[in-house]
Amino acid sequence: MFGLKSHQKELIKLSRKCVPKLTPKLYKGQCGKICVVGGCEEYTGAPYFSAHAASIFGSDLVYLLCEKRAGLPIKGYSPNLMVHPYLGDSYSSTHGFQYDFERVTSLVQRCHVLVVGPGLGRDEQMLQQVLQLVEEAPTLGDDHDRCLILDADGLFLLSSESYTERMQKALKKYGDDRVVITPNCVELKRIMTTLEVDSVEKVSEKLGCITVAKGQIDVIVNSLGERWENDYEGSMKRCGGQGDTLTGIIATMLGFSRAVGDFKLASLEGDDAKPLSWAKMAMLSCFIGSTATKLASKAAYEKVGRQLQTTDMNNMVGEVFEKLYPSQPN
Ligand SMILES: NC(=O)C1=CN([C@@H]2O[C@H](COP(=O)(O)OP(=O)(O)OC[C@H]3O[C@@H](n4cnc5c(N)ncnc54)[C@H](OP(=O)(O)O)[C@@H]3O)[C@@H](O)[C@H]2O)[C@@H](O)CC1
Ligand SMILES: Nc1ncnc2c1ncn2[C@@H]1O[C@H](COP(=O)(O)OP(=O)(O)OP(=O)(O)O)[C@@H](O)[C@H]1O
Repeated sequence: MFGLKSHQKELIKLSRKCVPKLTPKLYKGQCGKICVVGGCEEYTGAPYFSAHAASIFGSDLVYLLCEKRAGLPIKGYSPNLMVHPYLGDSYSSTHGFQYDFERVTSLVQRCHVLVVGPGLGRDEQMLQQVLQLVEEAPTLGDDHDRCLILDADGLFLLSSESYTERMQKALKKYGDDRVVITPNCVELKRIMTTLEVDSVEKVSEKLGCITVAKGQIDVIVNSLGERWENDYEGSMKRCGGQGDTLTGIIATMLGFSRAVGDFKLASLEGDDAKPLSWAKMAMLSCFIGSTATKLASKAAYEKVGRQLQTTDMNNMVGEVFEKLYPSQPN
């Protein structure tokens, strides 16, 4: 399949234990409720790419929590997403916008997985609101195993001297390997400098998280130092937004893993399959996110060549899912 190596095929096979089986008994939301937190006046594409990829990789419900002025453009991209423009920046708050944290928390407490950062921007007020959300999310409602993915400006909160102490403390409130960070090579360097560590392993250990260090080879390391490398080739076109596709797919896979591991739905392997530990499911979720993103990039490049944009890649994400996990007959 797609020129994948045998160890990659083995991991894909194992990851079937993370994917819930579709049955007539399921109701909406059981196969993943995701909330993407990001989007400001300048960047509306990034959160859309993440939320859209999460949707078409198979999550049931995908919410998008963004700055007020980003709401309308993003709603215009897709009627499938539920766009909540409840965040405010310094511009909107001086132009009549009233920030209401309760509206934000009532949305977030319904969600199994959060993606924080794509297109958030660096406005001080937006960052403060999101930092408070990251701090409170693990204790909202009855769900104390909520997962968090940090990318882009969410990682800036981690590497910036002004916010890092509060962020590091906040991440400790999440369960082991319930937090995933997805830095590109520049973001990784900034994080290592701030944390005063010299390896991906030490970043993951210090934060109790999984780090997906992106590049030609994606390096995936969990809090115990287990390290997987994904050298599947993907495509060579480096348009902006591919990292957003990645966070969307990882979010769906973590949501699926929670459906099977935390909420005990049957997986594609059936009811009697021996369950996997959360640590293994979380690593597999990241590996599948990395593989599916690279596969979508490769498939889109083969179709459209150098004009490839993230929209082309996202258009392949549903097809990639079907190739990885062929559908049961209906
Ligand atoms: N369509 C949209 O709405 C999109 C919106 N997006 C959103 O934009 C926001 C800012 O994100 P960001 O990544 O541009 O910011 P930041 O981390 O400051 O990097 C800036 C500089 O770092 C460098 N650099 C980066 N990667 C590198 C690498 N691999 N290897 C080497 N160097 C590398 C490079 O520096 P240069 O080469 O230009 O000197 C680059 O210019 C954020 O909210 C994000 O979500 C994106 O998701 C795209 C799609
Ligand atoms: N040199 C490369 N060759 C092949 N794939 C790559 C290469 N660099 C990055 N990728 C892939 O592209 C995806 C996004 O990584 P990238 O480093 O572009 O993130 P990013 O800069 O955060 O993206 P974004 O533009 O969304 O902010 C990852 O899945 C990664 O595997």
